[in-house]
Formats: sequence, C-alpha cells, structure tokens
Amino acid sequence: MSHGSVCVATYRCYDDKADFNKKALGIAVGLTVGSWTDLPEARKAEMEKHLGKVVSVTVHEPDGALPGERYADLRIAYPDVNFSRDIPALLVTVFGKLSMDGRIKLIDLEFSASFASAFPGPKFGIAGVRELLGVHDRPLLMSIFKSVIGHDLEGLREQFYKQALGGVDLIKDDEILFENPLTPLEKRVETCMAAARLAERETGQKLLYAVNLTGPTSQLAANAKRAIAAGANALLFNVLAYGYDALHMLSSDPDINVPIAAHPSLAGAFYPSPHYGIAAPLLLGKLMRLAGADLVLFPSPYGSVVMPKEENLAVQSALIDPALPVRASMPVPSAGIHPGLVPLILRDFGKEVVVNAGGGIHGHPMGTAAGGQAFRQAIAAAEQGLSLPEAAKQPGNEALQTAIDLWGFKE
Ligand SMILES: CSCCC(=O)C(=O)COP(=O)(O)O
Repeated sequence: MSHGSVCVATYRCYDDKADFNKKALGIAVGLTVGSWTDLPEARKAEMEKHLGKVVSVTVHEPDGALPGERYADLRIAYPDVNFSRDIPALLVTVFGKLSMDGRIKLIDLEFSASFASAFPGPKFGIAGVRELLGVHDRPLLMSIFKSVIGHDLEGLREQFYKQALGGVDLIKDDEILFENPLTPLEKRVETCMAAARLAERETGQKLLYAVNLTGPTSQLAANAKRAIAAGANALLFNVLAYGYDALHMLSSDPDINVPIAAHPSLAGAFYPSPHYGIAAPLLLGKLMRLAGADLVLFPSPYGSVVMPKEENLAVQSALIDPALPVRASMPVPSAGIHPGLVPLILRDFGKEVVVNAGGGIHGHPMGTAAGGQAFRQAIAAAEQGLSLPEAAKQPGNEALQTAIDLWGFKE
C-alpha cells in the first residue's frame, strides 16, 4: 500500500505496563523532529512537514495476560522529506536507535510511491527467470554445491556435471565459497558453464549457475562483471552481510544483466525473536524484493532450519504481492529439503517456487544425478496428482523409490 509522501513503519512493542499511546508519540516525535512541545509556534510551522505521526496503536491485552504477554502494534508515518531514497536511510530513520530501545520489533514497512519509485526491483523476477530457462509450466529445481572448500576445478566440474545430469534448473554455489586459489571466480565460472553445456547435450535442458559474488563491497560490481564476462548466467549474493544497498547497486546496474539469488545468511540474527529485530516477511521478503533479488532463499517450515509456516507464507506473499510496484521475486524455501517433502512444498507454495536442496541431492544413495532425478520425479508426481509411493512404483522412478525409502515422505 502506498501513502502519499510518507513511509509507514509497524512495530510490535512488548511491555506489561507502558502507555502505548505515549510510547508511539515518543517514537513519532523522537525519530523525526526530536522534540515538539518545547518548540516556539513559529518553529512548529516550519517543522510540521518533518514531524512523524502516529497512525494507529492497537493494544493486545488478553484477559488474564501473563507477565510478558502484553503488547501493542504501533504504526508510525515518517515523512519522506526526512530521508534520502535509499534503504539504509529509511532503516536508520525508522529503526536505527529504536532497535536498541527495549522489546520492540520492526514488523513491516509500507513505502510511499515516491520512495518505491527509486527502486527498479528485480530485473528478471519470476517471469524473467522462467523465460531464461524456457520452463513455464512446473516448479523449478535448484541444487546446491556441497563441500567444495579445498576442492580444485576438476572436483567442482565433476560435482557440477552430476548435479546438472539430474535435471536441475539452477545450481548455486555454496555461500561459504569465497575467492580462493583453487577455484578462482572466472575459472570457476568457465569450468562450470562448460560442464553445463556438456550436460545440456544429455538433458536438453537449460541451466542457470549462480556463482557466489564475494569480496569487498568496493569490488562487488567489478567482480560481478568479471564473472559475467567469463560466462556467468546468474549470481548468488549474501545480501545481509553487505546490506540491501549493495544488492540495489548490483541489481540496478545495466551491465549486471543476470538474475541475482539472495542468500539469507545472517538472517537468524534478525528475525527469530518475537521481541527484537526485523520480521522475516520484511527482512527476507519485501526488502529483498525492493532491493532487486530475482530469487530469495529462506528457511522452509519443513526442513532442518525451521521457520514457522505462517511466517514462511508471509515471506512468500511479500515476494509476490502485486501491491509492490516491482517484479515478483521467486520464493526458494530451503534447508533440509528431500524429495519426500515435495508434495508439502507444492501444496503450500504452488507452482511459482524453486525446490532447493543440497544434502537431499548429494546424499541420495544412487548418487548426485539420481538425487536430482528423484526430485524431478517427485515434482512430476505431484503435478499428475499421484502420491509419492504410487509414483515411485512406476517404471523408471527407482531414484524416487530409493529417496523415499531413505528419507520417508509427507503428504
Ligand atoms: C537456510 S536457507 C539456505 C539453504 C542453503 O544454502 C543450504 O545450503 C541448504 O542445504 P541443505 O543441504 O540443507 O539442502
């Protein structure tokens, strides 16, 4: 939703006794003009346009509330005139010092049309990524490089080729693989893209390789362009370690013309507490999308790094909500995913999703390629309305049978 020339922040504030109306007013004034009642009338007239306003205060105080359960949702409008049109300025305005002031969590931000217009958003988004892959009718499948530190180019090539043979649509670097003498950026891209071309001859399938974009912030754009010149057709980026503005810089650069996948590393430092930090739908949804992520990874509700389902679906919703005037980002619920979870993922996320797995592919008893095939068979089964055990019995689906024998399944 857009609000004239103000951005609106929603906070959840826990306090057993506070006067929440007073608290909200204190924030609205304190984070904008500083003090109001002490100002002379003439100065008030000048400062009015800078003054934050309380939009609403909704107190949640159930009968018999136990200590620690009373909270309020405070909505405060901040005039655009107070900050430049970049995400750091907005975040510092609405939650800079306030993030350290007691039990308060930033739940949501609604951008003014003017603020949002400074952000082109994802260059490709869901539709653009599908267009590059030539896949429009089914959920996508991504595989994650695993245990590649200390491996040379040949080791990487082999692992890449096996993943590609499994029929995956995207392969992403491990986010902890940085510039290193064994697999330097350009050589890594050349090696993996050569393996992608080789595999395409077998599978007939296009593939995006999201190479990890790393290094000092001052060199990110140059590194991205070196990777693209070497043949990279996608980038992986650890957004929270660098800041949203670094993603915005990359995504709005006309020469960085490949999709960017945002990795959620560090997100656990921000969203899990009910009392502090930044809510996941804003952290991993709205802000990632506004800053230009084409695909966004986040912990799924099913796997090893669990995020509650309601919160998960709110992240998805923020990534695709048509109210934000930029392209939709592709949701990538991740971590601990195996083929037996595919029916749940597709039930909850629908078709516009990337099923993403590392261990669930490489850990397949018949090998990495079979790991990818098992996922593709599970996706096909869900699309045909078959249960996994039914599909696994079909000729040619031994990879799926082996996967559900090992990991089980949920429907
Ligand atoms: C916490 S979301 C990021 C997922 C990720 O990068 C990853 O490596 C997951 O690997 P897994 O073996 O759990 O599929």
